[in-house]
Amino acid sequence: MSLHINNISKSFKDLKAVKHISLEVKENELFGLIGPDGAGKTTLFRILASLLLPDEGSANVAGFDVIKDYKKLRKNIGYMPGKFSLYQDLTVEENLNFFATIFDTNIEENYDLIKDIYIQIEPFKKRKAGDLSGGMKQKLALSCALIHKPKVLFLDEPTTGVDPVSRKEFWDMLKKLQKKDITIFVSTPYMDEAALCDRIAFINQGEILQVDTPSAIVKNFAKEVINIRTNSIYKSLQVLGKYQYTHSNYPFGESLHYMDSRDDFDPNEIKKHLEDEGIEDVEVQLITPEIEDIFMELSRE
Ligand SMILES: Nc1ncnc2c1ncn2[C@@H]1O[C@H](COP(=O)(O)OP(=O)(O)OP(=O)(O)O)[C@@H](O)[C@H]1O
Repeated sequence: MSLHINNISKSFKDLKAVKHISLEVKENELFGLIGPDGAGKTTLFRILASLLLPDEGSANVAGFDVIKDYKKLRKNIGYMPGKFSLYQDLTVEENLNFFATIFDTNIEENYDLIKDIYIQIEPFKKRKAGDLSGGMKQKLALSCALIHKPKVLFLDEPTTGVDPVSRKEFWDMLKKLQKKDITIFVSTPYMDEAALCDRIAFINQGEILQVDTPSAIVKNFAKEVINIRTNSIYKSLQVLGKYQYTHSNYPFGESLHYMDSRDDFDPNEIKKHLEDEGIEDVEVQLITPEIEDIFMELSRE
């Protein structure tokens, strides 16, 4: 195992940010921690990177205890915090050299590992980090987190605030890195990124709700999800909010998603009910649930 987390909890005064979390991450796995703002992702990352002490529990990363072996641990992990962590006044090249020096290495020694990523920002190597675009900053931060060839890479919300094209490129880079013998533990609030991970853990209000492969999570989800398109989403939400068989309903893109409280039901009944209430152009369709539907359902319990 590359990461072994056993019953970790952390409170800030009365607020329990992380509650009894236990998780295992295998070697060379691309593991995603998926949850909304305030779920406890950063707190867990900081504990695993030995930057914050847990109130209880233990964790071992790449064979090192996060408390007892923190010095060795830090040499063997890469950590890219959610907030931009580079020196804005240093150039791209200076930032990378700085991180290499801290870890007693140099850019040449591990260039192979960062080549594919660094090559994209190398033309701007004399530019100050503060003047880079969001996507470029992210590539520089990743290069800096990798420069000492860590065994485990922690990426805390690396794609938050990054445009969709750069987000896609970033995940492609992670897939390539994974093949170079690195375990990747990445967090994201974007549910669509869950499908790109080997396994995921849903986290909400400091608790892990479910851990599995994205496909198994979808396959094992017991409820049926109906996608509803109408010319009045808002009114439909209100009508279904009062409907006796509604289990849940919420806006989803330009449609709304509905789950019924019965085990067996005909989606056309929902269409008829909406039409009886004066809503026009109703289309209902049974769909494969999205990761977000499952997260919403698990968060209700
Ligand atoms: N140093 C701190 N002092 C007090 N409360 C904190 C501290 N750090 C985090 N919290 C609180 O702990 C909870 C979990 O925060 P955390 O940053 O771990 O969540 P997150 O999932 O990373 O979300 P975000 O994307 O908003 O950072 C939040 O309610 C946050 O306000």
